Amino acid sequence: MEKSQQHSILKTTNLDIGYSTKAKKTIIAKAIDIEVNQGELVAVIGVNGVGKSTFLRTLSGVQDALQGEVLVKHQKIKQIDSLELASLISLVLTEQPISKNLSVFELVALGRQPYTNWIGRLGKNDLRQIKKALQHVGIEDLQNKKCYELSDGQLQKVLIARAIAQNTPLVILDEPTTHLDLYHKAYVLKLLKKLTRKTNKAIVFASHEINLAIQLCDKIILMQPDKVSTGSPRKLLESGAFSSVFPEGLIVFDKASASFKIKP
Ligand SMILES: Nc1ncnc2c1ncn2[C@@H]1O[C@H](COP(=O)(O)OP(=O)(O)OP(=O)(O)O)[C@@H](O)[C@H]1O
Repeated sequence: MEKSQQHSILKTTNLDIGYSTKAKKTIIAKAIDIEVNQGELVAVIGVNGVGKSTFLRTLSGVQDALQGEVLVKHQKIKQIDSLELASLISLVLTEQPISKNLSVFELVALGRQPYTNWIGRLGKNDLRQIKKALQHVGIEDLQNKKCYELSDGQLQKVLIARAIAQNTPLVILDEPTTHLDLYHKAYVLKLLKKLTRKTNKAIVFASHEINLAIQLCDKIILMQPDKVSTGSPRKLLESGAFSSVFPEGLIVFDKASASFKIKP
């Protein structure tokens, strides 16, 4: 077995994503081939409406592919039952409805749902995993607070802790840094990076923080209306892929600093 095959957590082959009804099929992106390995931090970037959320929903099995395959640990996602899938992928979506009346501990404990018995009683191992998740994310001191008492940044950390408590090899997050200030955006993305290193999980997240993603990620999946490119930030930089992310005129990619700048 090749090295990359051994550690592959997520792979797509010739994947088309989009929406289909009886009347019509709308393809959002075509022929996507990506591979994510254990321990990698991967950003999905691209302009508004290009299809990042559609892609993440397809990767996590929430939405069916129009064509092609999503493979999780070499298994076709369509053939994995929902309970097993919940032990492979944890998903944090934007604007997810959550009960803010729950305490932080209770919300993080929901990550253990795939493993608890039918009355949802937490066993010793569940409690250990919850404690570990709170520690990893650095929010032990918040555990007795109600979620309505938290700032957006704190709530974001709690949702990440819930995903960690689910203890899956793959975590998928849709825009984990929305509503955060620059410091907290950097903090959350660095936290994700640290988690990949400490836990060897693969973390895939959609983001508009391109400059931060270039600095922090192992891999970037760059979605553009006519193609999806993937590779290390260095590889995409060298191929000039970033120069056509935005419409011409307002923002330019500065190769020297590897970041986007407003055109003078
Ligand atoms: N349920 C749906 N049915 C049909 N089309 C949809 C549906 N949801 C989204 N779309 C369309 O799919 C396209 C991609 O949307 P998506 O939300 O995946 O983009 P995005 O890159 O995540 O955008 P943003 O950065 O603004 O969050 C858009 O044209 C959108 O209008």
